[in-house]
Amino acid sequence: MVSISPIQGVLALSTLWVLKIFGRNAEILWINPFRMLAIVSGPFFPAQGKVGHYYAKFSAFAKFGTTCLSSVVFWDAIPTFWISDADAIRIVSADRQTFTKDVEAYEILNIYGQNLVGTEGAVWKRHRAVAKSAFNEANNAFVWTESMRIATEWFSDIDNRMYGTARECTVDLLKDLTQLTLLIISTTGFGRRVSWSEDAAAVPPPGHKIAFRPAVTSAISHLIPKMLTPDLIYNLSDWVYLPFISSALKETTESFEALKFHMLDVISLARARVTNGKAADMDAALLRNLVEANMFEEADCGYKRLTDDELLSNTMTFLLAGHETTAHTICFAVVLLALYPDVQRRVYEEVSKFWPEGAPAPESIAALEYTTGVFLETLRLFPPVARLGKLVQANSVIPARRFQMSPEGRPSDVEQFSVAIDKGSLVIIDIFGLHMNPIHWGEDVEEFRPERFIDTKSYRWPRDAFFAFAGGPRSCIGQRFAITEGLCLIANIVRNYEILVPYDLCDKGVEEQRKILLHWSPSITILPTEARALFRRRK
Ligand code: HEM
Repeated sequence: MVSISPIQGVLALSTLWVLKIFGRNAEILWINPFRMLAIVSGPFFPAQGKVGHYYAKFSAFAKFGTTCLSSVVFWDAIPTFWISDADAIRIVSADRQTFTKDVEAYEILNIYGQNLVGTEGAVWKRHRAVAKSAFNEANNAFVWTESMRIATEWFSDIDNRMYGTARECTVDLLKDLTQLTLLIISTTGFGRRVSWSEDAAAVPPPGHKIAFRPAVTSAISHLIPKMLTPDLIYNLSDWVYLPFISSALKETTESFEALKFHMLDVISLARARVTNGKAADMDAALLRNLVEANMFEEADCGYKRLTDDELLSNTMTFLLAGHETTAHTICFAVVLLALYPDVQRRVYEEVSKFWPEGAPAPESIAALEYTTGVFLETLRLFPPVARLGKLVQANSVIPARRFQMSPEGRPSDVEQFSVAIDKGSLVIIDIFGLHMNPIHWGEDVEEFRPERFIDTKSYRWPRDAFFAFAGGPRSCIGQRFAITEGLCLIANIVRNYEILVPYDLCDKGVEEQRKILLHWSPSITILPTEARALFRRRK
């Protein structure tokens, strides 16, 4: 339960006052903008026009004419700096000692134990070292072939849903793509090779009450309630019936238990293979690495060891991190292709040129330059992870830019300056702010323009201004995995279907269609709420 101490309130106000007299534009934030509570309240708080507003993109930076804004968290009186400057973000993400991950915000992921995402320092280094070698070129090729296989099975399901002579149907993208990406990570990461139809049938295997996919989706949907409910209430509900609450808590506990039993099955199969000397037969390199790090003695694997809890926790974390982000990105990408037919035509031309027929080889990915631009541009406009919090461990200085903004959104008089940041502060890497920063991306920053990710003789796209996969030592370990999977699915979809705006939205203007179909809300990652499209079979 949150209670606000008057002393901390006075501290916050005085911090704010100090920030103001030093000329920084400052506002009070009532809750830590990076902790879970902020995600829950994201759609409503901070309000529009305030620093930290979830949908603000670059507008607060534009309003104050600087790429570094400051605020103060009322509770704890933490000075908080919001940055949307590529140079500052590069420095903050590269210096792992000075700017450490705000791990308290990730506690929710530590349900079964510590893991790669929710740790810092030496513990994080150990987890990363265990997983790292699994994300290699051979694994990318495996992701490619499995994505091909599963997409083909999905297409035959879509074809069965089609009606009319035009052979078309509206696809609920979030539902289907979540199932698809979950199948891909569970096969390639954990060796659970099931077909689309087997998975869709959702029949629990012997010894289980809930099938694997419903167990995962149910656990994800209960993550936030689990985080918000204090242990005391859980314990109390074991003894006393609490109307409404007891049944919801029971459901939450059951979904996490169900997922745990599925992952324990996966682990025990892998352990048996390692024991029988058949580890090399396992094509799921990630699971093999995790299990070996758990089974081998320290003498055999050095410091790269995992406890039982850490092993279980990492399987759950990779399962989550490895499918939600990619599913949401592909949802946005497919909707954008429906909304921008010219872009879709160029993707189709590129894909048809490089894959005239048959199943393309994983190396084809390099040839899909424009399709890659579509995927990255989607991530620029809809970064699944919108902000990252770093705690400042030593007094430091970061660069920022001042500028004038014209009413048309054109920055001018750009001038660099330095911002002193004290130990104990919080730095928020504002990924939306960075991706919408016209100093880095140009005036047409709001436009969907995949070619901005294609280098030419006179243009090199600004790598440091793209942070969808984070950067530095803590960048996304699954970046190549996600790009391989995303390109494979987008290219395959466009090759087989024409993607259109659903019929019920055809009488609306383009702006209205975009507003509806691209709507999202803050959740564990940015969640597309209305993503659907009409798929029409190509002749
Ligand atoms: C479009 C897809 C994806 C996006 C946009 C994305 C984005 C990110 C971002 C921004 C981070 C940094 C998070 C932080 O520091 O709190 C991250 C970390 C991570 N991602 Fe991804 N990710 C994607 C796909 C994947 C996939 C497919 C996997 C695994 C198969 C994965 C596994 C991880 C893991 C384990 C970390 C933690 C790495 C560490 O702290 O060392 N991600 N991802």
